[in-house]
Amino acid sequence: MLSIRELSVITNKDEALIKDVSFDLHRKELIFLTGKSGCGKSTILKAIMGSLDDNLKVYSTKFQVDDIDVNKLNNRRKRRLYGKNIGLIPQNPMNVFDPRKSIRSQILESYKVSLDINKKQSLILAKDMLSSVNLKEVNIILDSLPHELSGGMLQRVIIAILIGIKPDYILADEPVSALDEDNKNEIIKLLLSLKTQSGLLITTHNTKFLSCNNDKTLIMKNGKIIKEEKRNNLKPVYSDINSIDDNYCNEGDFKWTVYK
Ligand SMILES: Nc1ncnc2c1ncn2[C@@H]1O[C@H](COP(=O)(O)OP(=O)(O)OP(=O)(O)O)[C@@H](O)[C@H]1O
Repeated sequence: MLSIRELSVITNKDEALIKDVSFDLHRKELIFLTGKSGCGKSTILKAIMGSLDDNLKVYSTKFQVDDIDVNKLNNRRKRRLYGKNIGLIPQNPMNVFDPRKSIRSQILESYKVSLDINKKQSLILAKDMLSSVNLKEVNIILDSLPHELSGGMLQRVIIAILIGIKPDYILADEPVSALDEDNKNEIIKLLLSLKTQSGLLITTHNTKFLSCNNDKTLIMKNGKIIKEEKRNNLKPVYSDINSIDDNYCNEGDFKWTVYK
């Protein structure tokens, strides 16, 4: 279980972007983290991944991944944790690739850090995994530089890497928001299939995600989790959660369907 307690993120001007956020993510569980733009979803994911901007400080009373107390790890062990135990699917896949290196070298490097297999085995695994996410002409993809592939293809490459590594927990930050409609549907399907191997925490405004059968939805406002819905009994009537009435979260008994 990935367990977070009282997570706060504070700016160097003493402004709290995240306030006392707590949740658990179990293996093979699917959680959506949603709320208006700017409420702090990405900041929570960055805090977990240790990739916050330099002007931000993070505090938590507990950050545990199974039996590992992450707050006590040194940097080397943290790097391994992020390759092997926790994976990230970013909003903009271009940001995670080195623009100067081929897709082949970057996939092989990821497998080297996280898996105890040699280069030949890594290449076989890479080809298998790229095929499994419906990428054709695998050899051409492997020889490509990141900018030669579309956003949808790069997002598939990241998913292929993660299916190969099988991290116990995967965080995805608005993973389809930068994609066109055709790619969105295909990537949503692939992402949801990751639930058979990993715990998944997905931040999203996307109603296609929100209407699928997840285990829990965490709803945020102003840096706090204000509502937790078990299973998905939310029936979204919005194309975008940003259109929700500003007062909704002041009501004690929040019902998604009330708002339109
Ligand atoms: N380094 C930073 N310094 C100061 N404020 C920041 C910093 N990074 C983010 N913020 C602010 O923190 C708040 C939360 O931002 P965040 O990107 O986490 O929101 P979000 O819910 O993910 O939004 P979106 O849905 O648009 O991606 C915003 O008001 C943002 O301007």
